[in-house]
Amino acid sequence: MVAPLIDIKDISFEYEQTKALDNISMKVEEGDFLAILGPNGSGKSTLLKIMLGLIKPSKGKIELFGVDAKNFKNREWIGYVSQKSNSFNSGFPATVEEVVAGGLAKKTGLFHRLPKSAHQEVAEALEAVGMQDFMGRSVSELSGGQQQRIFIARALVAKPKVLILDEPTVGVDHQNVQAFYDMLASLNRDKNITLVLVTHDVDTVTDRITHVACLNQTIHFHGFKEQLHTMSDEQREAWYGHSVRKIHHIGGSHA
Ligand SMILES: Nc1ncnc2c1ncn2[C@@H]1O[C@H](COP(=O)(O)OP(=O)(O)OP(=O)(O)O)[C@@H](O)[C@H]1O
Repeated sequence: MVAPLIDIKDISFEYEQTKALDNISMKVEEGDFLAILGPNGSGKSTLLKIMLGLIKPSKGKIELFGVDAKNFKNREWIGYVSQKSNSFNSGFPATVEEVVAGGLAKKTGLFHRLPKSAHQEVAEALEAVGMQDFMGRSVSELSGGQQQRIFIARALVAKPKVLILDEPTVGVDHQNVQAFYDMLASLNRDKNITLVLVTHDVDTVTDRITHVACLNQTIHFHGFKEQLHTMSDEQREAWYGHSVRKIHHIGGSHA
């Protein structure tokens, strides 16, 4: 049997004063498109940072591709687009090609000359996010949504098997959010990239994802999105901290 790509086992995490995660267990399998949902301060970003090895849990264990995270060497298999990527310094005079090629630095080292093949790899990554016509443009001239696609291309150019995104549609206007999620769904379906994202776009994202995790310090639900309706109103309210009956429609049978 293939090991889960991410296997989180009984993890807890506290910041100095605040308990952020309490006994979380969950697995991300190859091919999943998982949305992590939860109210502000529920520990979503903290959980992503633990998956990425940026912070260490105070209790519990994480395995990546079947290997204890402490011994995991293939960090380039896990791409990350942070919440702050798109608060890009608009005065910074970099071209789209330069920014995306920056994603190859993990492989080539920061000060090594990029190989000739880099141009082709950048072109392919841009094509995957529908930005192939923007190669020579200055990133500062692009819209928030376009910049976000460039940062996804920057992660993709390193050929990750899993892509982790923290609120990727911040800065993407309402009209373009659907197209943005369609692009992510095509990365998942056509390029076989496993996706984990944190989002507040419950209504838009649920058509595209395969799995949902409802987090508020603990996991209140994790499974196929179609099963989400099996959560009782009590569980749902415990998860969100207030009545959220309107999201009943997630999961098909309540549509
Ligand atoms: N660096 C930090 N130092 C201390 N406490 C922190 C730190 N980062 C987060 N916290 C606290 O930990 C808890 C979880 O925060 P986290 O950022 O993981 O939540 P979140 O679900 O991502 O929130 P949001 O939806 O608002 O982005 C919150 O109570 C937050 O105040």
